[in-house]
Amino acid sequence: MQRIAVLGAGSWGTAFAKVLADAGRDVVLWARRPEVADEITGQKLNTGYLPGIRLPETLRATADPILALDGAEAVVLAVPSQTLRANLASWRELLPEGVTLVSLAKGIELGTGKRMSEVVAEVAQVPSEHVAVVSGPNLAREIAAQQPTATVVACMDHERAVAVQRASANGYFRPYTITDVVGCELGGACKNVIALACGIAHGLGFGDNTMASLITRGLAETARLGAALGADPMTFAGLAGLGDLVATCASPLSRNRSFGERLGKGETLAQAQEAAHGQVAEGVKSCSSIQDLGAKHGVDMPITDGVRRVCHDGLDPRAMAAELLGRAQKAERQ
Ligand SMILES: NC(=O)C1=CN([C@@H]2O[C@H](COP(=O)(O)OP(=O)(O)OC[C@H]3O[C@@H](n4cnc5c(N)ncnc54)[C@H](O)[C@@H]3O)[C@@H](O)[C@H]2O)C=CC1
Ligand SMILES: O=C(CO)COP(=O)(O)O
Repeated sequence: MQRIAVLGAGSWGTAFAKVLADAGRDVVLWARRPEVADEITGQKLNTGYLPGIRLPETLRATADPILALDGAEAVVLAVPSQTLRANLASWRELLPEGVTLVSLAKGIELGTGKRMSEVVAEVAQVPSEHVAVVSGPNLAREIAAQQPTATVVACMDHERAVAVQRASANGYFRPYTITDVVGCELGGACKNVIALACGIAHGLGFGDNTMASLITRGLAETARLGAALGADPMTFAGLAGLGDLVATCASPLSRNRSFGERLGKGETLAQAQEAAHGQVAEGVKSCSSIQDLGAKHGVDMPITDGVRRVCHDGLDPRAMAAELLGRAQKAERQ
């Protein structure tokens, strides 16, 4: 796996393209806007998404998907969850035969309740075994600054997971493999919602006990959903579960946490959206699709429900806190 296309030149697409290029791969990055592609190829910068980061000399970018996909042995999908279906549909005819499709997106599709690998297999019309997922504590800016991190490459076909692992491993990026795609994707999608809750709590002025309680009970409701959908429970103790949850809930670099903080301080959804400058905070939409998925499978997800109501039903963040604490008392493992 030498020639790789990365489709999406936002923060994570650009940082992951850098990871692959630093690992010695021949990478072409697709950017929606030609001026972003020109800046990456010409100046080795993507100032809109990764200010101050110098990109590898070998990294090329284009706004033409035909050029990005030509000869690719793996195709990395780095666009937001809710646009992935439409983006991929426009690229489907260009995908090389038998290629491994790698999803970086952390969300659940609105309306269908599908995980991103399900959307990818459906739209690209390929077997699930051709779709891999990369998930873990991977804040793009830290990785772009070459700070050490680990991640998980999930694929039902172990050989394909190993190929992506080998293609991306470098001196600051350590990928592990796993076959539990369901658990990895749920971990990645649900932690964004829990990070919104932690941000809301921080915005309300609450400290570390509240954060730790939300992280732990957030993991409990994620694991309950995972059990209902057939995930391996141990995945939630790993990098794509607890690892990503802790990084996202604790970091001021997280868009989801920052978005929640604004809501907790009393900003409206529209104000918080404006402050995000077009960058995606996936949990804002996925709180609804995850809540629906939980309801469909009879899974109680009180934190997710609270976040959804603060984001979309105008629930006062203080009332969310009061409601969570006022729930019926129960045993921890119930
Ligand atoms: N930024 C991070 O630290 C990490 C992000 N992720 C996930 O990776 C996925 C992509 O995230 P980022 O690159 O951070 O997002 P971003 O908001 O920084 O960039 C999104 C990219 O998708 C492109 N795009 C293509 N079609 C689009 C459309 N129709 N609407 C909006 N944007 C469109 C945008 O032009 C932009 O280049 C998300 O699911 C995110 O949760 C996962 C791990 C780390
Ligand atoms: O997924 C991430 C870290 O692993 C990035 O989180 P945010 O999208 O909240 O910035």
